[in-house]
Amino acid sequence: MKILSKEQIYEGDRLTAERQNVSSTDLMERAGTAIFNWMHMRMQGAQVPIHVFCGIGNNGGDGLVLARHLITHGYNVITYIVNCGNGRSKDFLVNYDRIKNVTKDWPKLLTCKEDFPEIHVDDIIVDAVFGIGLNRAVDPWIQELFVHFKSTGAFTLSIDIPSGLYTDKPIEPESSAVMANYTLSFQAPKLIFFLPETAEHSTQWEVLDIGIDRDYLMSTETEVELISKHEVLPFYKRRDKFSHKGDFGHGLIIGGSKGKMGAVVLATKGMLSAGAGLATAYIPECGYTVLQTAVPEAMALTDDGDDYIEDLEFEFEPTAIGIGVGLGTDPKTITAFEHFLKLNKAPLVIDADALNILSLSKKLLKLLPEGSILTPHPKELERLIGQWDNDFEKLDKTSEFSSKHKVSVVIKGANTITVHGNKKYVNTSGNPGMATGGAGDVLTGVITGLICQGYPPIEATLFGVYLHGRSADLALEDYGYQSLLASHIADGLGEAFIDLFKQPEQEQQQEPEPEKEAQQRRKAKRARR
Ligand SMILES: NC(=O)C1=CN([C@@H]2O[C@H](COP(=O)(O)OP(=O)(O)OC[C@H]3O[C@@H](n4cnc5c(N)ncnc54)[C@H](OP(=O)(O)O)[C@@H]3O)[C@@H](O)[C@H]2O)[C@@H](O)CC1
Ligand SMILES: Nc1ncnc2c1ncn2[C@@H]1O[C@H](COP(=O)(O)OP(=O)(O)O)[C@@H](O)[C@H]1O
Ligand SMILES: [K+]
Repeated sequence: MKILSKEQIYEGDRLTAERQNVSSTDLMERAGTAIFNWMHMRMQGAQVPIHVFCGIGNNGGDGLVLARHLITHGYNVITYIVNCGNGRSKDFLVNYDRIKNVTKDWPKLLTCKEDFPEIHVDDIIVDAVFGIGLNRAVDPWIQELFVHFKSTGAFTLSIDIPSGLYTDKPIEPESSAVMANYTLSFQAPKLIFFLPETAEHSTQWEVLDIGIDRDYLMSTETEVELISKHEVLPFYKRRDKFSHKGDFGHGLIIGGSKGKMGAVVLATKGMLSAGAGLATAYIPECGYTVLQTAVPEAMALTDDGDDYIEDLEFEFEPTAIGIGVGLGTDPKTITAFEHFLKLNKAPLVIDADALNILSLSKKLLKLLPEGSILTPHPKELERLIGQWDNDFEKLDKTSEFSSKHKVSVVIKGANTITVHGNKKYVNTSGNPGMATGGAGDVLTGVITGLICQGYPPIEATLFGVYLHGRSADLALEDYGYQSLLASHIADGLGEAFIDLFKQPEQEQQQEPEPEKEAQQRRKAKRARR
């Protein structure tokens, strides 16, 4: 799904009005009505007091449309105008007149703290104060209003975006914005729903379709895209009946040091579970027995170093290499890594200590093959690109780094974001159960395994990040957040592949046979447990 910028949203609105021959007032009517329908379906006429707070721009106009429909359907509505300035938008004024035609209780004007209404914890607050048009710091008394919303504990529904947040920059320090329980956003989600600093303002959100011109939405290139099943499914490569292991590449995981051999085990399992034809792990001598025992499907090559890698030489050409997990940063390992980079021709997935070595010795970045995938968690990213003041600066700096070094950067976290030059892909799968040691090692293996099978590196990355998170989501059913382990993510990857082809309930008969069979086997397995 595309995440449109503020400018693209305004352009979409303008073009829709033009192409569908409707006015901006009609579009506002659609927007307010869509919110009303959403609420009406859930509330079914319940007489809970609904406090609708409207600003004086078009977001406020949406609030007035909603309030009008709620009133005419017999709901218990109190409407307020948050008087945040003098200029009212044209469509706000149209709807201000319209609401006066359906009720004698005209909207109450709020101009200062003393005007704030009492709100009971069981009431509902609708926040239509500011939308995407916020253009300067919010006045202190309006900030206090937002704090008041929160202090009441009432369910807060934000229209389009929680008021006080910008779409494309951080809120001012010490400023406050609405903490919405639910946000109903028009046409496309906003990037801020996914960024660590702002996501808590809109933990739950939904997109409402207000009929923006389809051609415009299809043809518009956006900087940000949301990646879910719909986006990754087209990447999936089917297996030919006569295929053999040689068709799916020979992947190599390089890493491990004394006490950190599990990282290589996890990455190697991840690589095999993602479908690599053959897997080899290159490890220091002390890891030999561990590797051969823990992953019998993989081959092991040992370095001359006993406890950590010292030489990093091998005599075959891997299809793809995942490097860095559990590697350590001993000076001999660093020298071996540099030597390896000078000779290497294979596509690389670079993680953990390999990233730390690159941060220590930035000149090595020049040796990375074009299209390499770097998978830092935030701390590793900071070592690579330096500190940032806010999430937007973090993304800008990562984009700059990605373009400069011609690599893709996977910023791991709750909403993993893959940065590929100016493009940013926000992953939607995954859960806090993944905040457990080794989860990232599995991801390194999964992406490497997909590249082995011929997926172009950026597709392998988006697909891999999605499958990895999805596997963890499916594993929650058995393990819950606390007991989910990284190995469960590797073991559950098959379920994530199968899940790609699950249809909504009524269409299950159209499922491809192998996937359906596997599902039945799963069900039987569960029943046996
Ligand atoms: N476009 C469309 O056709 C559709 C748009 N839709 C809806 O419109 C919303 C965007 O509407 P919008 O552009 O009018 O901006 P909005 O968010 O209401 O705020 C701007 C107002 O607030 C003011 N203001 C800003 N900052 C301020 C501050 N810090 N402190 C005080 N005042 C401040 C600013 O004042 P000014 O800068 O003019 O002084 C202006 O009056 C969008 O989110 C969606 O809900 C839907 O109806 C679908 C169709
Ligand atoms: N709260 C969370 N929600 C979703 N995914 C998460 C969360 N926390 C961590 N993850 C995912 O788990 C993995 C953790 O990777 P990383 O920090 O490198 O762990 P490790 O170094 O132990 O392998 C990443 O893929 C990250 O996106
Ligand atoms: K709002």
